[in-house]
Amino acid sequence: MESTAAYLAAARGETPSHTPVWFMRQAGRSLPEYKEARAGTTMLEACRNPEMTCEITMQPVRRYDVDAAVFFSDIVVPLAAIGVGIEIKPGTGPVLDEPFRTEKDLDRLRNLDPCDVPYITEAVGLATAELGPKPLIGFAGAPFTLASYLIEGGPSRDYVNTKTLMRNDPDLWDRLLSKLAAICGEFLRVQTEAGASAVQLFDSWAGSLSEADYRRYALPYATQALMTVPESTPRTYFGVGTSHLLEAMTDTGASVIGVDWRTPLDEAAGRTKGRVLQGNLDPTAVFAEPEAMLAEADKVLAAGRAAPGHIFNLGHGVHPTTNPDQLKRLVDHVHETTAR
Ligand SMILES: Cc1c2[nH]c(c1CCC(=O)O)Cc1[nH]c(c(CCC(=O)O)c1C)Cc1[nH]c(c(CCC(=O)O)c1C)Cc1[nH]c(c(C)c1CCC(=O)O)C2
Repeated sequence: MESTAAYLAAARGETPSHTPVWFMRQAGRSLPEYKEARAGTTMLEACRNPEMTCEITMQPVRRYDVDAAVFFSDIVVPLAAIGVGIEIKPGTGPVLDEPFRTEKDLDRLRNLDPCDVPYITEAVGLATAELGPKPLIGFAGAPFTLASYLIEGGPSRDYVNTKTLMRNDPDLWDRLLSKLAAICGEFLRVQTEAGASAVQLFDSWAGSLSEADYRRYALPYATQALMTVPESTPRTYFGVGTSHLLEAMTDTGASVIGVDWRTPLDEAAGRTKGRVLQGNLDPTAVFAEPEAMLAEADKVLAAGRAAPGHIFNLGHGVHPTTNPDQLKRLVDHVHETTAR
């Protein structure tokens, strides 16, 4: 299958048969078949059910013919698996029973063992068998982004508690983030061992840090997590609002840098030391008329040519009210206009 090689070829900086395309948060959210599959099941229950996980992972591949599947799970699944009291509230996101704030809270984290997540190994196996040669992207939340949920106790606007802890007690911060890096690295490793052919590390909220703070408080731990995965496996590193961090993010050793919609890819290419780029259509562009949306996509494709490789994606996750027909149009358009 031609489209199969495309994602991995592009991620490795080789010449793909066409520009590969997939969407962050393509599994779940806007698809009616997802809502049907999930009915009556909580998010964490769905993540622990291998058959359901495999089905939801496959749904966008069937509907859109994207060049890669992304594993259906959540960034907090490994934390729940080691006993952190956490729930995923619909429309809100992860919420903790009790936020992390003190030294004593370190005891609530232990290393992740593959035995803690047998359902992940099983679901990855099921999905890769069904996908055949089409790649499966495994993922994890990066230590800073995970820490922000643990310390705030849920989603946050300004990360006041997180940033206060990191400045008041750098030693506790280092111990907490080191533990998270090990957990997140192991979560990635479990997925690649089970058959995922690439990984993406989501540092969604790292953009809230200045470059100096990012380099000190987030980068070392993201690097540690990414280094758990062998260099032969494409490793994408993504964050939102990270225009000012692109150079620093490259220092993690990631092979692909995910760029949000605020920074044109040709500009990003000049700041990412020859890395392959992923992105970056504004997720709201899919709400425009097809012609206007495709014109925006063409701008992304043109700017992407400045990078050594380009994987087409949105600049952040699929919005929950997205019309799936628009995503299908985008995939077809990218495939048709970039075929070599
Ligand atoms: C920050 C973050 C989270 N989770 C994730 C991130 C990083 C990506 C990003 O920046 O958007 C990553 C994630 N979450 C989910 C995936 C699955 C694969 C995919 O389709 O990309 C991935 C890659 C499923 C999910 N994760 C979640 C859902 C929705 C739950 C539901 O349908 O009930 C899905 C399909 C819940 C969740 N979990 C989280 C949030 C913010 C939410 C959304 C809350 C909501 O809008 O309902 C934490």
